[in-house]
Amino acid sequence: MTIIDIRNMSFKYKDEYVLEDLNLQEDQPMIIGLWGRNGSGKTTLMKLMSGQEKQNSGQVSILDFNPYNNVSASKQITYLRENHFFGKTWNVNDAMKFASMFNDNWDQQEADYLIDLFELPRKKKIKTFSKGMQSMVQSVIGLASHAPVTMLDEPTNGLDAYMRKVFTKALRESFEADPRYILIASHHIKEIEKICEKLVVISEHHVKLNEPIEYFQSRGAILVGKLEDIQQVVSNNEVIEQSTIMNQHKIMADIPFNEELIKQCKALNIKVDKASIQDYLVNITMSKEANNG
Ligand SMILES: Nc1ncnc2c1ncn2[C@@H]1O[C@H](COP(=O)(O)OP(=O)(O)OP(=O)(O)O)[C@@H](O)[C@H]1O
Repeated sequence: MTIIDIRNMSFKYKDEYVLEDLNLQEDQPMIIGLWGRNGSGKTTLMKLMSGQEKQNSGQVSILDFNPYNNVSASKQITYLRENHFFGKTWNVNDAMKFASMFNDNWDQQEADYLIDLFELPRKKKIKTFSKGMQSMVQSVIGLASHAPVTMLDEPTNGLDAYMRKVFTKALRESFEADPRYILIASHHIKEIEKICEKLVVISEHHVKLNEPIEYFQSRGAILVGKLEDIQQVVSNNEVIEQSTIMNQHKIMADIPFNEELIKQCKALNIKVDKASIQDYLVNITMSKEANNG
């Protein structure tokens, strides 16, 4: 069984395509990061994968289900988004009871453990919670549901540094106890880098990259030196950002940062550093005109 099998899928709101000819196949339980710039379509993709929207063309198959309006699929797929609806009078216990009814693999023991770990008051109305506390309620549901396909949309939004750490540790532990497909949309690349095996990058309406996290950790170099020297190392189409200050050229290139590059640069008196994943991702998802203009 393939866990995720999306082929040539397109989706538009009214007349505007948000996702076009998108492909994504996964057959291993894994924690995967979903990264894309604002408005790139991460939430839309998760809605399509959880059956809350229907594609205009192509195929969306999750656990061999067509998820759209499919009750059997919804018991195997958990999607928790920002600003999730909680009943106006609900407290944490009510939310857990509600979630347990819709998830076949609900683990109440884990829910209780996480509620205590995240220091959530059980009897206070959720609508009075801070943003971070509301995110944590979502995460409790997301993890305790133990759905074979679990999608968390910006789960650490509003969390302070301490709670971010608590959350990522809890997520990892939950996954190790029960490996499943967990997709996490986040702008906080430094955080997901630590917990994800792979990263899916959405850009220009489709999956631009779907690679192990090590790919991103070894890709992207910043070179500073004379233009003619840099041109010996980097070809034009590998340049993703460039600037000039006082005759010194600074170029970010879409190339592997490795020993060979360091050696080459040393010989040409070029200063070379690894680009941060964040900078690398921002640059490869920007148009060339925007970058070099
Ligand atoms: N209900 C809607 N009706 C019309 N357009 C929508 C709707 N929801 C989203 N969009 C548009 O679809 C595009 C993708 O939005 P989406 O929320 O999927 O992006 P995102 O990658 O999750 O963004 P962010 O990182 O800012 O949360 C945006 O241009 C957005 O304006």
